[in-house]
Amino acid sequence: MTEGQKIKVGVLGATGMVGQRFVQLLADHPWFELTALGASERSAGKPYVKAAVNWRQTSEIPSNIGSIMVSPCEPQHFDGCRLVFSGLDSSVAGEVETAFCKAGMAVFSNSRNHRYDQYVPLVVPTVNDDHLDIIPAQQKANGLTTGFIVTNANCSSTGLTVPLKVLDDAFGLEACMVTTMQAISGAGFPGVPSIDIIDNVVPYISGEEEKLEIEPKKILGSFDQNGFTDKDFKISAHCNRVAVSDGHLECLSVKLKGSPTTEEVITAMESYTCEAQRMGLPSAPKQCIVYNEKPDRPQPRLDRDAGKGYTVTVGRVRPCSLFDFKLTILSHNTILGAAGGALMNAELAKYKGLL
Ligand SMILES: NC(=O)C1=CN([C@@H]2O[C@H](COP(=O)(O)OP(=O)(O)OC[C@H]3O[C@@H](n4cnc5c(N)ncnc54)[C@H](OP(=O)(O)O)[C@@H]3O)[C@@H](O)[C@H]2O)C=CC1
Ligand SMILES: N[C@@H](CC(=O)OP(=O)(O)O)C(=O)O
Repeated sequence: MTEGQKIKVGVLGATGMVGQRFVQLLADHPWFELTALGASERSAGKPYVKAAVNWRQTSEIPSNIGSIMVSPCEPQHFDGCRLVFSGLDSSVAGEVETAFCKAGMAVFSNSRNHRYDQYVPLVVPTVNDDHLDIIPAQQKANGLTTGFIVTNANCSSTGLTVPLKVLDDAFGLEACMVTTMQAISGAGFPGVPSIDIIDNVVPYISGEEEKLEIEPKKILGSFDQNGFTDKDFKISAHCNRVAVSDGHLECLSVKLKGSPTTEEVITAMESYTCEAQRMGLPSAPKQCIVYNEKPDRPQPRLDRDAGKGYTVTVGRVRPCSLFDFKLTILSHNTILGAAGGALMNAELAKYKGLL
């Protein structure tokens, strides 16, 4: 696809932690051309390089993006965009995303606001791309022909559902107990005060445990033309904030319907593939899951960039004396768990002819 043929896209909430990741990932994308940026009135009217004062990525602001003027998040400022990615604060995301959808644009959102809407798919791109097939029913219900909304999951739910999908497909999932250790980038900027997080662990993230106990059931569930039906299994979550910059670590105990050996569980993880890989989409990782057999892995600093942030690292699969197996997983919260997940969802939508 040449520059002139690329699909024009915008980013809402472009100055935030997730928005910055969008900018970074879209700067040189083979299918999408970033042409419009939106944020609050604090940022609107400034070139991105001046508005993104809290740029916290390890690479510089891409030179082709820095001069784009930031606009208010209103559809008329995104003329020519076929789709927008949203990293908006949830206090405004719901209404703003609806307005862009009604204006005929496809919206790929990170925010929680529309995740549980009847016809809105909650998609982890390496798990349930088939849920995008509900989009025609969503458009019909809303009387729209081009506009639609796709959400991606909470960052901890995202990492969690990749191995849960493997376990459910191969052995049948009955129950999961999960304890998370979540990076500070998940709290946005400036996020958790340094005096709270240095030399400390905070055993509470508002609303997080509820999301982890709801979202995987929709993601692993089924759908028809009337909406989604949750997967029936039990899940219980403890969520903690830890002094890590990026990468959510999660310790799981799982109860299965079948009785596999440890080796069979590991083999199922290593051999799992998804549609995005089979279709060779630009952001698809070589492996959805990497199994690290070292006894002290995965670790956030060493494993978060696996597959450029799109691969989940699994380790420490072993028997559990309460449930069947214990394991530890690590995923990148602002790549697979946020901006990268939404980007791969848009690639899937394009591949499926929805854009
Ligand atoms: N961080 C993560 O790992 C994940 C985050 N999410 C979700 O993604 C969303 C963004 O998160 P994050 O980037 O961390 O948040 P930030 O607080 O870092 O960024 C929020 C963005 O929203 C914009 N904004 C705030 N108020 C308004 C307004 N009234 N009108 C227009 N724009 C506004 C801000 O613009 P300005 O700079 O001008 O104020 C900024 O661009 C949230 O809904 C979050 O829950 C989802 C999964 C993971
Ligand atoms: N609360 C998540 C990030 C987030 O914003 O989640 P959600 O998109 O579900 O609101 C974290 O801490 O690390």
